[in-house]
Amino acid sequence: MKVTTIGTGYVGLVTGACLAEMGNHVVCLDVNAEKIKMLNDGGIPIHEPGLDAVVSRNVAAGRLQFTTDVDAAISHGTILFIAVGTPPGEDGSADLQYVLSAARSIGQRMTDYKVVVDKSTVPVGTADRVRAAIDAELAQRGTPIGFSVVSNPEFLKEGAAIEDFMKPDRIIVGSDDDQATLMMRALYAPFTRSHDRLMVMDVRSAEFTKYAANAMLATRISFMNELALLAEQVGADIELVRRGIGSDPRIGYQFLYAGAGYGGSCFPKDVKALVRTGREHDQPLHVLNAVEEANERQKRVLVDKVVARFGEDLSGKRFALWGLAFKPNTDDMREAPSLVVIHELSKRGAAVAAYDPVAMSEAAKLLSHVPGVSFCERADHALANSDALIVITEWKEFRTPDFDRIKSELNQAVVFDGRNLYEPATMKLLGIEHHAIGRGTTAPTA
Ligand SMILES: NC(=O)C1=CN([C@@H]2O[C@H](COP(=O)(O)OP(=O)(O)OC[C@H]3O[C@@H](n4cnc5c(N)ncnc54)[C@H](O)[C@@H]3O)[C@@H](O)[C@H]2O)C=CC1
Ligand SMILES: O=C(O)[C@H]1O[C@H](OP(=O)(O)OP(=O)(O)OC[C@H]2O[C@@H](n3ccc(=O)[nH]c3=O)[C@H](O)[C@@H]2O)[C@H](O)[C@@H](O)[C@@H]1O
Repeated sequence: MKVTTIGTGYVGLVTGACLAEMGNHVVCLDVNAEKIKMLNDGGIPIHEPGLDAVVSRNVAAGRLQFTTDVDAAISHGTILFIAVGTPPGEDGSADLQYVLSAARSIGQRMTDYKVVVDKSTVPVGTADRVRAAIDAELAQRGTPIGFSVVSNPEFLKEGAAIEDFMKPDRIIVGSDDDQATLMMRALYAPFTRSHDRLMVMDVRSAEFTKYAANAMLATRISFMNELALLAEQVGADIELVRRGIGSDPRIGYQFLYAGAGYGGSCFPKDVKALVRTGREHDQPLHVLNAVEEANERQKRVLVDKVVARFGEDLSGKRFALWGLAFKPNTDDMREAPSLVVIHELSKRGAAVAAYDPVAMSEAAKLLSHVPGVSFCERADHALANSDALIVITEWKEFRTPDFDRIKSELNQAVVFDGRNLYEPATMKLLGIEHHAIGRGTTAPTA
């Protein structure tokens, strides 16, 4: 099939590359000429495991192209995916300007039947607005051409995007139109061969499903983060509690990790947008409001622990900080908890020596002006002359570090473990003071 993605970011690029991998002919369009040039020169603008190989294979096979040429891109695809950003507006609602501008572009140029697919995460009712925007352009041109608008929200996770797209738990298609539904079924058939994972529903339910999924996952995390705070007060260990409740299949183990708060381009913005939708319909979402509030507090928990240990005035202190990206296996810094921690430490006069395996150049764009912040080329280089180590992102290389080195290089053997990577009992034996999340503080054996 002939497919175009409008927007070549995380979602557009992964969608385009994976659809090309199944034999489709895909054109990825973006307004960002730098990004398209980089892709045409063989580069990949984001860090995403496995993406490089899929892109280069399909470019070489002539099935995947990148362009800024809007006319050519829109004329190419019978199926047009809108995969542009939907950032939060000032009031928390999803900003639809990029989605609607893509819709207008389609209406201004299409000359034959198109299936327009909303892949971006958009509030309920957006498909109607996309349809109206295209209709208005067609009316202005005086050219009646048939088209369908379908909602097909994306559920991939950054860092595992290719795997998630290739082996989806489910594919949601919101469609009120049989022809479009058949085309979407055919497009996704190679991804759902083992058993049918494609669910067709009405457009509004599909749009709502995306927000409901992210809101539920964010709720689990904030719930565990709040319980972690209480666990410390009552002397319980949140990791044991997690295993204890996760074993119940009604609860399950996933997304129950207490930590330094959730970040990324989606949970924070999608929770805000759903809260906003509730408000607009005079149907306040009390639980979700609390989820967001708890997360804002959680992003500061590591700072609270540092202040409790070293005092409010941190001038003259230096901290080694491991992990800048909002999660491992990505260089995405959007809403990363590390940003809050670094700003708060800097505000109190501390120096921060930061390291991340892949996100440092992205982080430098946001942090190089912050007083006291420096970046280190290796994790162990951050340790020397630091007063403590703060771990914020659970990259694999931080899981089994050289603890002797940590002890000998730090001024004091103190670790703030924002992702519960280390066992308190082991740290005690190693002689390292360990501040975990929901597991209390372990002082070294005397
Ligand atoms: N990043 C993720 O893991 C996921 C994101 N989503 C949703 O997918 C949507 C896209 O997110 P990302 O891919 O992360 O965004 P992104 O910011 O990485 O990419 C969006 C791209 O769209 C381009 N763009 C904007 N207006 C355009 C236009 N009129 N024509 C052509 N290109 C245009 C931008 O230049 C940018 O390259 C958002 O609604 C997001 O919530 C959904 C699931 C996962
Ligand atoms: O709509 C989206 O963009 C995507 O948002 C999330 O994916 P993503 O943001 O890439 O990453 P997650 O793995 O969900 O992690 C989000 C944040 O939650 C945190 N987290 C995750 C799990 C957990 O148990 N505890 C926890 O604190 C992570 O550290 C990270 O900061 C969803 O998992 C995807 O299904 C969805 O498609």
